[in-house]
Amino acid sequence: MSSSAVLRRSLAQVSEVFSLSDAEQESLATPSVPLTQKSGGSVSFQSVAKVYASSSGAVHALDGISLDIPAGSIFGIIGRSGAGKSSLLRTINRLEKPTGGRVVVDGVDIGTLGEADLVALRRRIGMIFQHFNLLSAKTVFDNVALPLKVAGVRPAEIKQRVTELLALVGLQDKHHVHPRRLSGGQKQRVGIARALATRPEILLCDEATSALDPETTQSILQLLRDINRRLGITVILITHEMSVIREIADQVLVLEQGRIAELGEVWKVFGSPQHDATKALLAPLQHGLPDDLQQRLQSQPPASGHYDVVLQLDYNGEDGLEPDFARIAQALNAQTRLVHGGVDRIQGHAHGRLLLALDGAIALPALSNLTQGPQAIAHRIGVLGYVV
Ligand SMILES: Nc1ncnc2c1ncn2[C@@H]1O[C@H](COP(=O)(O)OP(=O)(O)OP(=O)(O)O)[C@@H](O)[C@H]1O
Repeated sequence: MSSSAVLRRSLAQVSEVFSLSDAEQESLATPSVPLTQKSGGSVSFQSVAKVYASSSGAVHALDGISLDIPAGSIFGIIGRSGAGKSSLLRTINRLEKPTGGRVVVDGVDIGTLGEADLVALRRRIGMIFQHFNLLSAKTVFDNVALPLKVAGVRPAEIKQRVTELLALVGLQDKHHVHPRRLSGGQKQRVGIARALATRPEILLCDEATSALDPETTQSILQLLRDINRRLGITVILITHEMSVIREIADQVLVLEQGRIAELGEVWKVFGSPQHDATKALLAPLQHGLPDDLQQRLQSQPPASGHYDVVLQLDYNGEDGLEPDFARIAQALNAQTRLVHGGVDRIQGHAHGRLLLALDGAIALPALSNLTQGPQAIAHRIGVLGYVV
C-alpha cells in the first residue's frame, strides 16, 4: 500500500472518533502540492439553494442566496441555529452540493468541476473546525505535516514548511507534543497551521472559536486577522456571536431561515440593523438600561421638587460623528453626567449609546435640531425619562 493510501486509511479510522464525514476527510487529506503562491480567493453565490430530504419532509436550508465575497476580505456569516450557516459555508468547498444555483470560486462554477478539478479546488481552500478535528495519536508536527505527506512533498520541504507554520501560529516549541497536552486555543492554532499547509487562498472557519473561552477567542481572532493581512487569504467564518463579527469581519451576512436577512459592511449593519434577526443578535452587545435606573425612571417629570432628566444619545457610525462631551454640554446648555453607556469603534466608526443625566430645571433645546448638520451631537437623541 502506498504511503498516501496508508495515511488515508488512518484518516478514515480517526474520522470515526472525530465524526468526520467522507467529505471532511477529503478536505483534510487533499494533496497540496505544488506549494504555489495564491492568486485569488473570491467567491460568488448565485441563487444558491439547498434542500435536504428528511424523514419529516423536505428541509429548505438555503433559498436564493446571491452575493459576492471579495478576494482578501474577512466575511462573517451569522444567524440563529438552523439558519443555514454551515450549509452555505460547506458549498464553497463542495462538502455540500447545492440543489439549485451556482457557487463560483475565482470565476469558475465549481458545479461543473470533475473529480480531479474538485481535488485541485480543495487544495486552495483550507478549513478549520469548532472541535479542531486533530489526530490525537499524532504529534503537532505530524498533524500539520499530514496534508503535505499525503501530497508526497519531500521530507526536508515538509520540515521547513511545518516549522514555518508552527512559528506563524506561535507553537514553535510544541512540535513533538500530542494534542491532548494542548489547551483549546493551542489545538485551534494547530488546526489553523494544518489548514494553511497547502497555502490556500480561502480559509473557511466553521465556528472556530465557539469552544473557546473569551480570552482565547480574542487571541485566535487576532491570529486569523494577522493571517488575512499578512498572507492576503480570504477568511470566511460562521458564528453565533456578533462580537466575533465585530472583532474581525469586513462584511457580514445575517442568515434567517435560509435567506439573506441582511448583508453589508459590518459597521453599517451594526449601526442601522434593519431586520429583526439582526436586532436580536445585536441585543446582547447593546448597553441596555441597568435595573436600578429602570426602577427609578419615571415617564413624566414630578409635579414638584428637584429631578434629573435622562437623555439617550445613540451613535451609528455615520459621518464620523462621535461623542464629544464639550460639544454636548454646550449644545444642551447644561452640565451632564454620564450615568451609563459605552462606545465601540468598528472599522473606524464610533457606535454606541450614552445615557446622560442633567438637571430637570434647565430647559432643553429642540432635540431634533441636535441630530442633523453641523449642530449634530448624536445620530439619535431622546428623553428616556425622569429620575427624582
Ligand atoms: N444532512 C441534513 N439532512 C437534513 N436536514 C439537514 C441536514 N443538514 C442540515 N439540515 C437542516 O438544514 C437547516 C440548516 O442547517 P445548518 O446546519 O446549515 O444551519 P446552521 O445555521 O449552521 O445551524 P447551527 O448554528 O445550529 O449549526 C436546519 O434546519 C438543519 O436541521
